[in-house]
Amino acid sequence: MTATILDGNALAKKLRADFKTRAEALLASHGTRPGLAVILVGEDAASQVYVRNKVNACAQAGFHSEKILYAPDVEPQRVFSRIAELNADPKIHGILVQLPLPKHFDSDAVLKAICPGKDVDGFHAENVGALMQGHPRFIPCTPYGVMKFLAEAGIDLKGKEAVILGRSNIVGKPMAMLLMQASATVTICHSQTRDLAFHTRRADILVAALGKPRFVTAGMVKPGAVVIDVGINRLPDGKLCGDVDFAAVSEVASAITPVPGGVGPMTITMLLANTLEAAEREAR
Ligand SMILES: Nc1nc(=O)c2c([nH]1)NC[C@@H]1CN(c3ccc(C(=O)N[C@@H](CCC(=O)O)C(=O)O)cc3)C=[N+]21
Repeated sequence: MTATILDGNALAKKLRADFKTRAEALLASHGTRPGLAVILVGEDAASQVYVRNKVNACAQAGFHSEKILYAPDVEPQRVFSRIAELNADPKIHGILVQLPLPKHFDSDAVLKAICPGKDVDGFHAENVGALMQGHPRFIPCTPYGVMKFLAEAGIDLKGKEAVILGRSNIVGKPMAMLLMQASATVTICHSQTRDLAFHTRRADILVAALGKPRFVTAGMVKPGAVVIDVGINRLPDGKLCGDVDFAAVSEVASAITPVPGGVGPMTITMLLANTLEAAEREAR
């Protein structure tokens, strides 16, 4: 079997064209342009690339955006007071603080400082709670992008075995909630899971979000499974690769996302979706 490749760039392009139309309509009807502020602390090269991609995506969709950069040793108080200004700024509908933050920051405290109505990452404790209670206000962008992929591919989740590798707050945990709400039977595996392959081989839907290059091999995948690769790993030669051994697993799976060009572009797309949604809510 050779798997269908789920093309994140193509789906992202289609959705972003729709967002651009909606943004133009909002501007015409209410004079509001969706606005995103992205805060980056430190000089990590990969983070700088992601932040630039987010700002460029905003420009292409006709959104306003602001990039706010701080040195790695910045006094946290300066970041908190900037967040307070952005919370009150009518041009800004979404605020994103790029993670991870330097060690002298309390990340939970920073995320909680963002007004929940502008928390387009969906990381504020209040929004995490709303997601768990089944009435999400902002769905975290990466799991949201995965759900869009599955919907676009016409994959029915009801009663399916979904296995997630990784239990992070930004991917694994919210991914589990969304798949459960879509009536899949969900298993979360992590670094202490015994006999990982036992679990992964049962999966109809396998989501890899553990951050280990090419960790998922063909022998760990049930023939015909749908494999979603959330990993973004940079190899010593500078190339990107996912958590899945793409070449081998695509011979076993029925559908698979590539890296690059899979979940990554969809993460940024759903950030635009949440920012647009925030702006539309305010106009209502
Ligand atoms: N508060 C916060 N929100 C985030 O959403 C967030 C974050 N912090 N910290 C870091 C991770 C990582 N992340 C990515 C987004 C897009 C690509 C992406 O577009 N990747 C391209 C390749 C880009 C490249 O060439 O490096 C692709 O997969 O095709 C990757 C990674 C968002 N994150």
